[in-house]
Amino acid sequence: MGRRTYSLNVARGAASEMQNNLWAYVIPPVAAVANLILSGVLSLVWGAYADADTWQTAWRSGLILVCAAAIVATTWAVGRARKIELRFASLLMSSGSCVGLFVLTFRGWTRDSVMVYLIVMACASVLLALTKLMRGNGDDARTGLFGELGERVKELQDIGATTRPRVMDGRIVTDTAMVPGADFGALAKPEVRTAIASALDVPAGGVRMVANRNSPRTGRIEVSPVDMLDNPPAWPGLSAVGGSIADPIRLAVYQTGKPLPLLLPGDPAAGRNAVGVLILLGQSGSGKTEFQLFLAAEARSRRDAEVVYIDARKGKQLPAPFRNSMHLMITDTGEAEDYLANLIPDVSRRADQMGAHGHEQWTAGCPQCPKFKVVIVDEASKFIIEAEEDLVELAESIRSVGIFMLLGVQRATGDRMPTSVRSTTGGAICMGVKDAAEGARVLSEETIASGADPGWKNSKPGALYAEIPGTDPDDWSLPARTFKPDRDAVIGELVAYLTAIGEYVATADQPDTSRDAGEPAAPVPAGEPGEVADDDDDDDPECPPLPIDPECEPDPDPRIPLTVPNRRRIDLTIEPETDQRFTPLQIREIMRQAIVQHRDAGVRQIKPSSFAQVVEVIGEEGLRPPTITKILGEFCEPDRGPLLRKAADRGVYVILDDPAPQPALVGAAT
Ligand SMILES: Nc1ncnc2c1ncn2[C@@H]1O[C@H](COP(=O)(O)OP(=O)(O)OP(=O)(O)O)[C@@H](O)[C@H]1O
Repeated sequence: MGRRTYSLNVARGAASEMQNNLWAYVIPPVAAVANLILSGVLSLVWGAYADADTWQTAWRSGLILVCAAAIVATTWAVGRARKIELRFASLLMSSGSCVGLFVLTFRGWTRDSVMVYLIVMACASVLLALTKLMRGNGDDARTGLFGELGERVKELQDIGATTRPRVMDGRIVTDTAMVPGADFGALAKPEVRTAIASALDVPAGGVRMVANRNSPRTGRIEVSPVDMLDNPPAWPGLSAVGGSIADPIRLAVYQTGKPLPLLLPGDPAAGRNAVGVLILLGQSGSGKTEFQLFLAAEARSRRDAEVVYIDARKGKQLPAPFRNSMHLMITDTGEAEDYLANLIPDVSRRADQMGAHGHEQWTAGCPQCPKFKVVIVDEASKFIIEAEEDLVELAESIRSVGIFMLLGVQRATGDRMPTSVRSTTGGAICMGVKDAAEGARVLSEETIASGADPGWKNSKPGALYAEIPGTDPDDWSLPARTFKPDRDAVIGELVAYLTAIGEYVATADQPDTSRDAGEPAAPVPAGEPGEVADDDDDDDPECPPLPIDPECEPDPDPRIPLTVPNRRRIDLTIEPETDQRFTPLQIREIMRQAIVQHRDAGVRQIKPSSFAQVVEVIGEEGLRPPTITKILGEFCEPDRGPLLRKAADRGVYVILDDPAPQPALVGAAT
């Protein structure tokens, strides 16, 4: 069938060729005969029958040789625009004519020599005609690699060679070399990519020009026939529940269907830097919140990460189980500012802690390194402007101490994103913005030149370009899209995991939704609600269980309401204020003071019930029993300059004698 179609096409093309270019087939044989006649005339006047002396023969043959050489060279040169077969056939024809002219002129006509000449020229004429006819489309102009498209699009004419296309990750990839002197970058123009997309009938964003970084002449043309951006895949579940934060986080898929990995810590062995500060740019409705929520849930599901979510604008609108799952959820601007300011001393403390055991950067699996800290700041423009210097300092220093900070912004104009901040960030993700120029404020020049155009505005929420360590720079101009939003499933899976490990506490205003995910909630280990179950507690050689103080019995059931102990009250010098609301930071500071005062008063062990007076000051709404337990747990953490240590009995804490200087106070939301 294919062969038949081919021969029909050839016949149709040949007929059209003959109708349009009849002279092209008549001229070669006529010229061959004219050449024969010319050789006869020359042989009589100049050549074999002219009775010329040696000198005359020499200059005449020299002259004819020069003319012949000029004819052959001209034929080759003018054939440059023709297909190579036609060029060779014309060269054969003109060379045959010149040799025949020379031989017949100076050797004279014999029957054999004339016959040989006529046969050679007849063959050459037939070859020439066949070469033209076999082209089959009646057109002998040089069409180039891209055919008619190449004639319309100037830049395509400079393509010298392309390899056979191959399929890679759902893309069709062709290595391309320009003719010497031409620039591959010229192909990256939108009009060239659109012309190719139109010729191939694929989405306009599906054509990319990936320049070779080592040569301006070569690169890759990539065509994605199916645009995955139109149909983002369903969320496949948390990528590594209970794994390490060093495992890749799967948040999005490239247009080609390939997953886009997000690797937050660095890996010196792989030569990869930690991200440090990442800018997330996208206008309202571009899908930033969903991205941040997915990222926070992913990070929180890793055993060695501590997640802080700051959203002073609409954080309170986020689902309660999500807020309750975070290690620290900040929804108040002042508190967010305090937290960010406190992060700077936290950096040097973490550096000291890592340096003490010889680690130059945060190392996954190291029991002595603090947890990897993930800080997500939505609507960060305000903090960027007001705390520019702090942020620059953080961006320069947090990378190696195991802190990752995501700054979500809607605009990246100079007044909202100073160059000082932009130039210190470790990566950028650009979601839908007004146009490519806006995207160019966070994406690199090469990415934009290769065809990245994030001008989706909010028409394709979740679509993004990502320039992050650990991804192939050639993929930076490849669009990706986050999974279809499914908050219930994401939060449900996270809550189920946290419940299973005893780190999720459903409070009255934040009901336990772990069952919403369709899975039965795992049993919460017995103990204080909200207390992090730490199976290693009793095995830690540096923290052996302490003898039980018979005078200090643990609460029989820690969930029963707090009772005021029958002992002398410690004056906290804080007057109860009826309607004052305390921020989590203030609450922690008050509790710290209370512990210090207990210690000064000679008290060695405390329990949640020891804070009854603090509860009176703050109010039961602000300081429920699970919150007290959580805060006491924070004061025990070794990376926070511990103030307390858990005693062998649950719910009992030993006050340490000589606590380290007070670190940045971070912890759970109230
Ligand atoms: N990958 C995606 N596919 C389809 N819809 C998405 C995707 N990501 C987000 N959306 C939807 O887009 C809408 C806007 O998302 P989102 O609220 O995250 O945007 P935003 O950039 O945070 O906007 P704003 O700054 O106004 O809050 C939501 O309805 C969300 O469900």
